[in-house]
Order: sequence, then structure tokens, then C-alpha cells
Amino acid sequence: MRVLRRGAFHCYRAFFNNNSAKHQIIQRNMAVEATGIKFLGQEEAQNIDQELFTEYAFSVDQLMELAGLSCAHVVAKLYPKETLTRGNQGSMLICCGPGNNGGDGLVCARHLKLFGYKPTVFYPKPTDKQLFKNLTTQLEKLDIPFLSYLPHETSLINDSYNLVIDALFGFSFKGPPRQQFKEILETLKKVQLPLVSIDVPSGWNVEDGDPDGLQPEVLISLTAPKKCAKHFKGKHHYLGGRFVPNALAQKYELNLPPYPGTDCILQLKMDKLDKPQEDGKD
Ligand SMILES: NC(=O)C1=CN([C@@H]2O[C@H](COP(=O)(O)OP(=O)(O)OC[C@H]3O[C@@H](n4cnc5c(N)ncnc54)[C@H](OP(=O)(O)O)[C@@H]3O)[C@@H](O)[C@H]2O)[C@H](O)CC1
Ligand SMILES: [K+]
Repeated sequence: MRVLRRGAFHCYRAFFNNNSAKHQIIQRNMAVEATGIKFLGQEEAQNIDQELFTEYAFSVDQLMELAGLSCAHVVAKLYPKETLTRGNQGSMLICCGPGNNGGDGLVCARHLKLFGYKPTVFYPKPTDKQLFKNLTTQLEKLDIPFLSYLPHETSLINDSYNLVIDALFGFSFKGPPRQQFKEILETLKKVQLPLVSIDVPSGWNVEDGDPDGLQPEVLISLTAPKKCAKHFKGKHHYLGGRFVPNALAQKYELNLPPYPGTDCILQLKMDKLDKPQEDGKD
């Protein structure tokens, strides 16, 4: 038998482990067509999440750590800190909501700080759960500043930060947004900085999107894209959260492409995707 060198063997195995002939060997920096990948409805996303915790015995902390880490990787890849020259070099604002999407944002902030960025966190509705208290303490110990309110004067945001990370709401959001977050979303809509949304652009209907809502430059879908991602018109769509066991992916027919090598993120190309009609019907 011909001996495969170590690197070649990994590519060979990645190819043959995947059920879909559509997915070729994926190399780093290569975007993959999103055609064939399952776009999840709200209930299906929640069911998969629950199954990961119950059947597959993951803890929330574990998955949140991996989710937040992949988001930090996307930001570091797209926005090298030398290029973020506004205000304090490498400064960014991370807006975190009350649920697990917000938790992903808190984890992401920690990793970005460790990568050398200067995150500031806006966390307007902290929860009492120990996990979230711990995440908050970790950020405080790293001297990450917290904003007590989001300035309505958006020029203050535009001048102080280089980008905004939106970790307000994910796949459990059911609209319309209640008053406190309605105002926050309205302010963010007016900010003229690149916006990076974690899992779902906050305020969007998880399945139908929202043409009048936030329009992120980057979307990071976790586990698998949600149906609303078909309405994403920004520049970069990434897949993150490399923690889905094969059996679970097969059960839900996620048809996920393999991640390249040891990477925890994968860029998706959306151009050949069948886009939904403008009236929102899928
Ligand atoms: N398996 C995975 O992919 C993992 C994903 N993770 C991340 O978790 C979120 C989903 O987290 P979840 O806690 O279920 O929900 P959200 O963060 O989306 O939001 C829940 C909170 O939002 C409040 N809410 C809901 N609708 C509204 C609204 N219209 N106005 C204001 N507030 C709203 C809700 O409040 P309630 O009072 O209604 O309960 C919650 O407080 C997923 O998207 C990923 O980002 C995990 O980190 C890892 C596994
Ligand atoms: K979000």
C-alpha cells in the first residue's frame, strides 16, 4: 500500500468521512458553497441544542466556550488588530443580551482580549445564573470595561470603536423586541461601523429575517445556519461551533461541510443559494 504522508492522510480521511459527494477536501481560507447545508427553523435549532445537553451530555459552559471562541477567531481573521486604528487601537464594542447568545458574546470578549484586542462590553440585562456571573468576573479580572448605558449619540460609538459585535439575541428570540432592547437595536441600526452578528442578527425573526432590522457585515452561524441566514446580505458568512457529533448531524440531516484541518471556523459562500422570495416566503 502506498504510504500517505501525515498531512495527506488527514485530507484523505476528511473527504471519505463525509457522506456528501458535494463537499470536497476543504483547505484553510477556502469558502465552501452553502448549497446543500440545512438551514434550521427555530424549533429545530432549539431541539438540537437540547439534545446536545441531554443525549450528548454536554454542559452549557462547554458549548458556549467553543461557540464564543469560534466567534473570536472569525473577528481576528477578518479584522487584524493593526487595521483597527480608530480610538484605542483594536477597540470594539460587544453587546451582550440576557440569554446564551449573550453568553457567547461574553466568552468572545474574553478571547479577543487575550488575542490583544481592546473589547468593551455592554451587558444591559445580566442574569443571576452562576455561569454568567463567572463569565462577568472573568472579564472584570481582565480589566475589560463595561458600559453602563449605550449612548444615543451614535457619533460617540463611531469615534470610540472600530466594530460592534452583536450578541444580543440568538435562536430563541421571538419578536417584537421589548422596550429596553427596541431602543438598543434602534441605536445599533444607526451606528456606522462594521457589525458582526453571532448566530442570528439580533431582532430578526429567526426564520424570516427582517429587512428593516440590523444589517450585519458578518454573520457567524453556530452549529448550522438558521433559516433567516438566507436573507443575510453582508460580506462574510462563517460557520462556527465545531462541536456537533456526526450522529446528531446525520439525524437532523445537517449536511455540514467538514472544517479545514484543526480550524474551528469555516467560511460559507452564499451566491449559489436559492434565496427566499422578497415577501419572506421560503
Ligand atoms: N447549539 C448551539 O448552537 C449553541 C448555541 N449557543 C448560543 O445560544 C443561543 C440561544 O440561546 P438562548 O438562551 O436559547 O436564547 P437567546 O440568547 O436567543 O435569547 C433568550 C433571551 O432573549 C429574551 N427574549 C426573547 N425574545 C425577546 C424579545 N422579543 N424582546 C426582549 N427579549 C427577548 C428571552 O427573555 P424571556 O423573558 O422571553 O425568557 C431570553 O432572556 C444561540 O443562538 C447561540 O448563540 C450556546 O452558547 C451554545 C450551544
Ligand atoms: K446575535
